[in-house]
Amino acid sequence: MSRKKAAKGKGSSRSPKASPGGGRTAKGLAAAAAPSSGLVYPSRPSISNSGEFYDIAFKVMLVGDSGVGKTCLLVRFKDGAFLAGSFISTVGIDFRNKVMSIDAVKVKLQIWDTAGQERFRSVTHAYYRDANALLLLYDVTNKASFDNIRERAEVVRVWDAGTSGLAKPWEELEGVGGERDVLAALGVGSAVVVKLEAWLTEIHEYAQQDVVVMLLGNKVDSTHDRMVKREEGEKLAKEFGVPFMETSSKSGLNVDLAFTAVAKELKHRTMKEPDEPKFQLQQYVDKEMRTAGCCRS
Ligand SMILES: Nc1nc2c(ncn2[C@@H]2O[C@H](COP(=O)(O)OP(=O)(O)OP(=O)(O)O)[C@@H](O)[C@H]2O)c(=O)[nH]1
Repeated sequence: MSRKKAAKGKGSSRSPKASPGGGRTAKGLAAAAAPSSGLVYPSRPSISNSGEFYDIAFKVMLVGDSGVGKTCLLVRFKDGAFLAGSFISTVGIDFRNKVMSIDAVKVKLQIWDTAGQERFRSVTHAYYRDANALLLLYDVTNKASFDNIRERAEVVRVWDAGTSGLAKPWEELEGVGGERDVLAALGVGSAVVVKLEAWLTEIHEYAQQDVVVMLLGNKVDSTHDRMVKREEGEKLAKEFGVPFMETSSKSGLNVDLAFTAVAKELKHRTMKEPDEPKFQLQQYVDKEMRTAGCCRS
């Protein structure tokens, strides 16, 4: 990732993003087999690629619109750095590992960074079923990225279809991954209206029923550009019964906490003693944020 990211300043602002797992292309990724199993339970400590021992491992996926900050969140968590400069969009999907110590247990998180662009949705669908947790991001400075989270929300785009139906084949329509991703297409006068799936719809459709989902409102450092209030994020999360917090990959606010909370939830689910109370993720997050004042990094 670092090599391509370093080229960000020089390159085009919308060129494909580097792949931390080895610079694979979208084509290669689309052809690659989806992960075979979400959970790894070694009977004794295993060793990760980076040489670190771990006891249990989980798969976590970062999802949300293009540009909400998924890659930056992962880089902040993994390397403690912020990828400033022009925006390079992720191509396909890739992952990075991090081993954390949770209540004296070594937990490996394999974190999958997905592409937010519509044209890669069909690539990422195959990975949902093996995810143990999903961090669903929106950008607090981008209202559309928040609206696209919601079930039954519709992204509607209109193109001039000319006089003879579609102006271009589906695959060439900007931002659309082909006919498979299109829920409805209606000819309306000289225009075509396309409705795409919202993120929560995708999650319900492709992920396991017991997947841990956490909603994150990212870029809270951009206070002047904020378009989505904290209360709106909280309300949406409550409505769908998922935990919520606001983060900043730029300042680091709550980034470690988000991954730690998810790791704790997954570890508790896997290793809970029969008489041990259920781990309350939202309560844990709220308590940690209160303890740290407003600004935990
Ligand atoms: N101010 C601010 N900018 C951020 C933050 N996180 C990411 N950005 C910027 O937002 C842009 C997009 O960030 P990415 O992490 O590449 O977005 P992404 O969600 O991975 O995008 P796709 O790969 O297209 O899905 C970049 O220019 C980042 O520098 C943040 O917390 N605060």
